[in-house]
Amino acid sequence: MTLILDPDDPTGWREAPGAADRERADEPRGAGHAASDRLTAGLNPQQREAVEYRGQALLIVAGAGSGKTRVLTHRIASLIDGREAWPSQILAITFTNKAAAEMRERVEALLGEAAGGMWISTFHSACVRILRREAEAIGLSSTFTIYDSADQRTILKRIIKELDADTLGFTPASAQAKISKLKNELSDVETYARNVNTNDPNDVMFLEIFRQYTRRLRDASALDFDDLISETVYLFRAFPKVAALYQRRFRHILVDEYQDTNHAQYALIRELTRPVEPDVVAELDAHGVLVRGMTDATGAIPGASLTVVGDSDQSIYAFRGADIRNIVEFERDFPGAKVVLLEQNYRSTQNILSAANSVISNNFDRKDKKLWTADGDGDKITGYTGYSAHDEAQFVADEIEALHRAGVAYRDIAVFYRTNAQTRALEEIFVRSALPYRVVGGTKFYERAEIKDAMAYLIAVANPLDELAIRRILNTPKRGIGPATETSIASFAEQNDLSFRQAMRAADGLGLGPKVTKAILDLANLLDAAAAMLVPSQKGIDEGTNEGASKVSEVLAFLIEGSKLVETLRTSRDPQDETRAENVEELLAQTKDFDRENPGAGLVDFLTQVSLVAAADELDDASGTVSLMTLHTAKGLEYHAVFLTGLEEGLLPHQMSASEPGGPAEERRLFYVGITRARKRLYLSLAMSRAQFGEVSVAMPSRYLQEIPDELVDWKQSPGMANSRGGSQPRALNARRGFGGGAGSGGGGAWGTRDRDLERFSVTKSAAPKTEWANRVTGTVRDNGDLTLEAGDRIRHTDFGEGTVRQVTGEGTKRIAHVAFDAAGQKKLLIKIAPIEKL
Ligand SMILES: Nc1ncnc2c1ncn2[C@@H]1O[C@H](COP(=O)(O)OP(=O)(O)OP(=O)(O)O)[C@@H](O)[C@H]1O
Ligand SMILES: [Mg+2]
Repeated sequence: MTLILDPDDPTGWREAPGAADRERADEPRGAGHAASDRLTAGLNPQQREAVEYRGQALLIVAGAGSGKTRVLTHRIASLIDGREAWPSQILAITFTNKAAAEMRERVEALLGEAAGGMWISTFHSACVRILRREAEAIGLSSTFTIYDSADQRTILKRIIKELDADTLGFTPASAQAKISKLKNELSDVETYARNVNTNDPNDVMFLEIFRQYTRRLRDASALDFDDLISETVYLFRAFPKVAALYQRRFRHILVDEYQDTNHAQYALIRELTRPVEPDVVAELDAHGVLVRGMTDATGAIPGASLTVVGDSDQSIYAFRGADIRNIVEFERDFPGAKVVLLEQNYRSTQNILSAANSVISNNFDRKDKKLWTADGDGDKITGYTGYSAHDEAQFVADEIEALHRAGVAYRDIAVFYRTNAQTRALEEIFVRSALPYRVVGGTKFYERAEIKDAMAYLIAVANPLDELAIRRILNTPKRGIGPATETSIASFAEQNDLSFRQAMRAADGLGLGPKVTKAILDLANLLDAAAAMLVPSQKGIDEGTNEGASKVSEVLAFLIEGSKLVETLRTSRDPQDETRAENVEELLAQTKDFDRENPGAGLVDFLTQVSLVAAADELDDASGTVSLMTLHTAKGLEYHAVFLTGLEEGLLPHQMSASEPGGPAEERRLFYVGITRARKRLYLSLAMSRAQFGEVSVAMPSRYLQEIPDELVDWKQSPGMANSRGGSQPRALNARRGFGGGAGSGGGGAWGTRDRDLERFSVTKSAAPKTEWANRVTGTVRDNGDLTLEAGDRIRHTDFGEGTVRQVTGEGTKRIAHVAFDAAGQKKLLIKIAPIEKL
């Protein structure tokens, strides 16, 4: 085993530390100075207690906006400021890289100096760092590739095809989900094989898929996202001496958003907080690792102190294996743990908090806690019912403009939704209104095909074993290497126990045509030449630096040139290819930035950084734009004004979760997370009809809306929705008809159906229909009754003006008029509720 120690850990050097380092390392630490007043000023007593507590385990449970993240930040600063810990002895885990960067900034601001060597990162980043250093121990190349979800599916697709597993109903997505779930539970192929039901063909097939998948990743020296965590846990369990280096190093471990950790992450924390046993301490000592002054009376190095903060009401990642029990059972797992409760909220107005409280109180199985603020009620919440997604989006855009005119910066406004598909209407309207906005997440830059192509060139250079990367670019751009050739290279590799890349070099002997053979060899040569550019000079090798090696941008430029990647796109006839060429050039520009910002870093560092970019990392506070994002991405963030859109049954709760056990409760927590992001203004909106999967359908308001007390919300409707037949229909009738669909079905119409659903699926305590509430939202909803329309009829629409009906399709409440408007062009309208009248 090699002991590679941390260059940024002043106590960790094995060989000849600089004199200054040695001096610093010998200074006593852990003297237990009280945190300086400066760091606790402005904290409430419970927050201060949490910052100053110095025991082994500390759990901070508190509702949204009560200062949990703030306490973590102050705690880190106070440990360093009080000279109780070196920055390098801190490991803080956040949920996104953005949160990590923010926390580092705040700690350094509190300390008034840079605190190098501190590890503040996500679980995944921390594990990549550890694994790149220790890869050898588990037989992995330190240049291993990280496979994203799309890569996983590509591999699974191949495996499923080869095994004919689709006949048993396996899809890449289903296999991926199952593998991910197992890995999050730290169950590997062998464990699964031991428990498999050999009489069940499905189980047997899945085992084979899992086995092949594992083997292929291994052969390619690749890890998927879940592996990053589980492999680190295996590493620590199998190599106690490697684990000891990190257990010794990290004296204080702090975890934010603990409620969303899964079992593997929990196990990792357990490993990191174990004490180092005396025999291992002795071995470290023998290797020159500084242990003096760190051991207790028994000769062991005590386990690190652990602080976790979380809010079980904000647990929204059960679908990714997050285990709420981790927080509930913390006290059992860490006996003697101190628990601090924070109650006061510093983020939102009381009206917003009251709405959040009353929504979340409908979940069973939770500790009741009420958020409160000393800052007053604030404005009422604004509710809006639009007749279509576009109408809803227009409302959002208008309100944003109004806020902006009143002095609220665009960057302090966010629009949330449940699914990415909902951005379309919002974007259309925002573009039309010239509103500066930014979609966080969505189709990410690095997920574009052309970017993945360019990245595959880089990956193939960094990791010659990565078959997925090389096969992706084998014929991209087109060089006449078809699928049959690809297959013969693959089987040649298989038969001769070669990697795909080695097999390419033997192309001469495969009996292929001369042109194809040359194309294959040219590609192999191009990649080899690029790899040669990465070798440092002799001086660099001697000193263990990258000196003399080409920069990432130089290597990429060389590959783009040699492969004609951009050239081919530029000369293509597909108009989209011009944009694709620009995107690849944008990537090149990014590598230049990377080179400039990270002197001495290499290709693998760049690839790691790209792999770890999480959705929320694209947020840029200084950008002066409105942020659009999913509710999941919104976690931990706060904005002056927040718009929660698409609050309809089927979207929230999402139809996929409505029938899952615990689904509606988790969706409610998601709603709660959304509400509690708002500081001053909260807007709740929905659309009466929404086009989804190419079909327009009538929507029902989200069941969660009626859990908010009426007096907190001012409901407005679209002007186009007031019934044009001037209130001739009594409100009660409209209410009973609800949002369509249920009318005439007896037993209370739509609301009746809804409530039965509630009983069946959710853990809602009281599902009694709130007719009054229903009246408020649906009372003035336009209802055209059974307005008869047929082709040739002339109509007038509130927004689109006059037009001619071309066709009527659909039945009953779902009848759709296809109308050619004189000025506005072709539109499809849901006859029941569209703001139209027959002329
Ligand atoms: N004692 C305090 N005095 C003034 N402001 C505070 C105090 N504590 C927290 N805040 C502010 O309240 C807001 C919410 O704090 P923070 O983000 O730490 O809460 P949180 O509990 O982590 O929330 P979430 O559950 O959403 O992650 C922040 O703007 C923070 O600066
Ligand atoms: Mg927080």
